[in-house]
Amino acid sequence: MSVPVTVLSGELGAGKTTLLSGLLESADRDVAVLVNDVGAVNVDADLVEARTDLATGEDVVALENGCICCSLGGELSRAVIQLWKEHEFDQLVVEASGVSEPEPIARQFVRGPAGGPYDLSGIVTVVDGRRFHDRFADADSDDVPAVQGPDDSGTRPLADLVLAQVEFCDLLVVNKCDLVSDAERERVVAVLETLQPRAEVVTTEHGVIDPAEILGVERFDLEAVTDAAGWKRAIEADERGDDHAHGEAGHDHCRDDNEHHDPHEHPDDLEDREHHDHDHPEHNEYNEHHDHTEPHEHHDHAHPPERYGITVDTYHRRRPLHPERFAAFLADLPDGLVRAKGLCWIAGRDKQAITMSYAGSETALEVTGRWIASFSEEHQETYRRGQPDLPWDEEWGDRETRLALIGRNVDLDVLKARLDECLLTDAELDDDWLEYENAAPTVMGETTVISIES
Ligand SMILES: Nc1nc2c(ncn2[C@@H]2O[C@H](COP(=O)(O)OP(=O)(O)OP(=O)(O)O)[C@@H](O)[C@H]2O)c(=O)[nH]1
Repeated sequence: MSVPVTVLSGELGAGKTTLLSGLLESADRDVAVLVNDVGAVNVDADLVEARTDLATGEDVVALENGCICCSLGGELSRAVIQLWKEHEFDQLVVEASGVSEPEPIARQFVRGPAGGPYDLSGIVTVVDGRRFHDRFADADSDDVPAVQGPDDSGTRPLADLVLAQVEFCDLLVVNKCDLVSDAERERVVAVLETLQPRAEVVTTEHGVIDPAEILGVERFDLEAVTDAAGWKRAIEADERGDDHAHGEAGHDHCRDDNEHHDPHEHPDDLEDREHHDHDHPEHNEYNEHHDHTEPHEHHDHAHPPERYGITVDTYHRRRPLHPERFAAFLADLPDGLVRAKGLCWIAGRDKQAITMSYAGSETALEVTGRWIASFSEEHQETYRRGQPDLPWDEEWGDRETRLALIGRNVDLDVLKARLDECLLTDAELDDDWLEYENAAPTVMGETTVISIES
């Protein structure tokens, strides 16, 4: 029988190790632990190991070579398979480093070799309630704390990673609730429920939680969790609303690493959607098909009733954004914007489908694919046959800007009006806008980060 696995994710210092230590002491089964820390010293491993010496039967394995994401294909699988061969235990917990994406770890257990002996039962993300409140739930504060710690991608804003951890999980544990007031805690929960409507949310102090809450999570579903993010649901609802009855979030804007991509020369590029690269964690969103055979649980949540001033909206235009005006807009986003994410069509980047992702105080612009409309007609047909639901404009094809906006105490209509001012004017559309210079990235995976100017 497969051994159930729980992945514990969460930003640096959120309280993962504290929670895990308590869990090991009180669990009624033998729990093996795989700990991964970035850096030479596996502090957490030392701590957990010390604790587990006191308990019985638990094994701790520490990955020495940095981030799990970076050693996915090899070390993680090898370590957990070896663990399984050499020890007997009832459950595995993988504590991811604070700068890991949970998604590649999950995929390793679902589609990688570790999927043989193991069965991924759930992903638990621990949130530092105090920091999360000040960073994402407090639209009235000028003092937005930065996210601490190294970034394993080298370019990706850490706040974006923190929200990616929130958006890809089954259970959210809001820890450090001793450091927030009741009202602050409620706001944090409301924002989290908007960012991730699918996950259950529990609140803790010092990581004290009934082990059954963590180890008993048995609802992992790769497809459901991949589609769980509030921003993605909002975009999906928007697509269904305006273009067609059965739209999907995440159409194929073909992945392409060079300018001469040919779908016939690379027939497996559609399979490539399964590939994951931790530096470019979101590319699958626009490259995976979802058959949606399960009952949809998301639609009611795309536009939740306004609670604590939290609002969700979408912005959809089929007109390119002016690169300079758009960059200036991104450098001047309001405090109350919690999350903004989606695809952008930027003048001067005619081929590149660019994902914008805003969290904290920074926006990452990343090339995540190529507009199908930028291929030859023959190849366009090939791609479009594969996705008959793809929204398509007679003039512009699949080129569009479609963003989800999640804010607190912020007027999203004003924000959308400001975005409209970033669009090319009619006069500019008559101009040579294909050649507009800009700072947006050009090649697959390349990221440009724009920070809010204080
Ligand atoms: N006040 C307070 N402090 C906490 C709580 N939970 C954990 N801490 C403290 O927060 C610090 C970080 O906790 P850890 O459990 O090491 O956090 P972590 O997520 O494992 O951190 P990394 O290993 O750096 O990713 C420690 O000093 C803990 O004692 C809590 O609920 N309230």
